[in-house]
Amino acid sequence: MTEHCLLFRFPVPSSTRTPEGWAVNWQGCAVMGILNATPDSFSDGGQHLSLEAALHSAQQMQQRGVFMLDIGGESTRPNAEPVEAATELDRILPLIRALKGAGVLLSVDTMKPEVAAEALKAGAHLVNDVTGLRDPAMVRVCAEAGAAACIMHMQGEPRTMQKNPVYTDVVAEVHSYLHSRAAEVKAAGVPSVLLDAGIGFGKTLEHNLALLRATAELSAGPDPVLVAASRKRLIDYLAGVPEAAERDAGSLALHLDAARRGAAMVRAHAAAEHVQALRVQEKLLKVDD
Ligand SMILES: Nc1nc2ncc(COP(=O)(O)OP(=O)(O)O)nc2c(=O)[nH]1
Repeated sequence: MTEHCLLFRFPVPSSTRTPEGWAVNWQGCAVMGILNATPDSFSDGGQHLSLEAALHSAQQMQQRGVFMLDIGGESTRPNAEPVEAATELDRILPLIRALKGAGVLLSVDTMKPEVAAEALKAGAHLVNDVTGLRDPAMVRVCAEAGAAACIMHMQGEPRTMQKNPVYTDVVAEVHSYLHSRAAEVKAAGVPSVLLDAGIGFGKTLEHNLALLRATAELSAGPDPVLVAASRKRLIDYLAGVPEAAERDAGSLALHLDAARRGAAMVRAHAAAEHVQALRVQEKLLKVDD
């Protein structure tokens, strides 16, 4: 089973100290549990707006073996209402502070450097920026804090990205972008990165399928790969499930396949179910080895 590693420059739960920094190592495919503290996320908006509800979900996910919790205060779906930094911070800081020291890795899902900076100060460990750290200020925030980052590919902006996404060779273009961004941000001092092809972010169904089928190719590189297809529209196109909240089985199918292709982590709403299914699959594959 493949060993994966993320490096941080500050102490993180379940980490070992190496000359390069605090290393978090894991085998197989880990689960990043989604915790959206938003009123309008495309599939679970409003479910975690109260601190009590969010902490209850976080505790359940942690007890069931989730590796990292991804905390977001602004929806990234197409045509989502933009959120002021202050509002985003009001939504996520109480949750991050309450979970700090709880023994689970915390990522902050934000496009704003000022939000990332405050979230890292409050106890987050990794910045998950769907714009791929496009803003140089975000690179500086991660480097200065010694935080790892998730670099995601997005063509265009959330408002316009699904209008008419076009590529010459989507796999080659997305992989080339991810590898070059990873090299650039690490050269700027970010200790470690996760790579994410950005399923649903400026992609057609065919683009998404080609990228998912190319997970092994991306995973063969030096950086761990995150696959995040949970409840996304391609599941409706593939299996006819118009309601986003009813797409967890299809999400699991896509993520189990991604794990078999070498994904280091998957980002999921039904996180506990994903932990269970991945553990079963890993044991099954071990017998096949
Ligand atoms: N790295 C990464 N982060 C992401 N954050 C949000 C969403 C959208 O999903 P969700 O958080 O459920 O919805 P919303 O953005 O509406 O809150 N997708 C990704 C993704 O594909 N990759």
